[in-house]
Amino acid sequence: MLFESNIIQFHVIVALSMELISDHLGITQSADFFRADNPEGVEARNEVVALAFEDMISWMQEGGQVGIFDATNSNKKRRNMLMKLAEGRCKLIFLETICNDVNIIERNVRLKIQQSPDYAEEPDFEAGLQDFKNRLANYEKAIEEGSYIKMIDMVSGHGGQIQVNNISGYLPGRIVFFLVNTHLTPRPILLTRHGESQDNVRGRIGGDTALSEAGELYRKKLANFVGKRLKSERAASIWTSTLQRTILTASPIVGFPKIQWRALDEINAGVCDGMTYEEIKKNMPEEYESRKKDKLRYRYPRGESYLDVIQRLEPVIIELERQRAPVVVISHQAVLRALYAYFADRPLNEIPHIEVPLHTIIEIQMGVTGVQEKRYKLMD
Ligand SMILES: O=P(O)(O)OC[C@H]1O[C@@](CO)(OP(=O)(O)O)[C@@H](O)[C@@H]1O
Repeated sequence: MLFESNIIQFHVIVALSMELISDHLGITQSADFFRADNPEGVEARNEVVALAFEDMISWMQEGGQVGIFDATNSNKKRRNMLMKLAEGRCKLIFLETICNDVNIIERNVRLKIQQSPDYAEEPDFEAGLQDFKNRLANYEKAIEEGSYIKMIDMVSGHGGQIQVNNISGYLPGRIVFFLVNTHLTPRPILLTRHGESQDNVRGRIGGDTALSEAGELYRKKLANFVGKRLKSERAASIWTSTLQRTILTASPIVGFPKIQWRALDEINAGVCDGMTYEEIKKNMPEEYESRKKDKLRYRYPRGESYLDVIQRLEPVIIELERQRAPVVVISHQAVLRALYAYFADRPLNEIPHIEVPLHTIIEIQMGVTGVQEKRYKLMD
């Protein structure tokens, strides 16, 4: 996953999902459907591939920059077909993940049967398991030409290998950098704002005040929650901004290292820092209106915009992706909106309006089958 931002846009198209195929072609699938020697299956799959590819291209024509065409694409014919479809329209990089660890494959296949919509209708777990294993056996060895990135045994967390062929340019380079740092080890990320601050009580934005009475109570409840939730975790860490309201909120949490990030500081409100929204409306009506019109792009005079915040969060996101142990991030409203949007895959325009209330923990569970979310409201 990457941010859908002004620099990089990201789009996921699940080309060979059972749902999409069934919707378009009205066929029920099994492992046979995926066999290379089943002409009906091959034809139906190619039809869906072309449809999904065209969908991605039309999105790119509207300004999208990076699309993920998610399918196995593991044989010569399919790759040639994709290269033809892409010719003169977009640059193709084949990304292949190879896993030789039978235990990981077994674990992931079991999770897939439990959680994937492909098997939602399959009442017999063992039958689903066999079907998926047959499906895997039908994937052929991919060709080695053109631009490709191969990630070999990188999921297990014990080294692995990355092979890069014919990759050049800024964006492809960033993609390699991102992939080197990412993995699928299941772990939670807990996001929370600091406890209520004295400025929150007065309705003043920015600043660096200590906690209110309610904020003091929240930090105790949070420490209690984290202590219980991460009881069996040895390597978790607590990340805060450099502002005292987050550092104070983290202080009662014991047993885990604490790391301060300037990149987690709240949006810089520039000349408006310390003012209430009412004061801005009254004294700087033009600024107030411009922000209201386009909160995402509006930049406070001598301060930041949401787009600026999103940009400065890139190293935090890469580090979060890299971690194998749980992380508790204690930060601020604007920053958490952006972080949450990244994990929850929310569109750019929605970011400044996402609800991130005080005294609430958002738990993001990272794992093999994507991201799951839970919210815990510890206080009103
Ligand atoms: O973008 P908006 O909705 O103004 O929200 C950001 C604001 O939230 C506040 C609170 O009003 O953040 P926080 O208390 O989480 O540090 C302000 O400091 C900050 O300017």
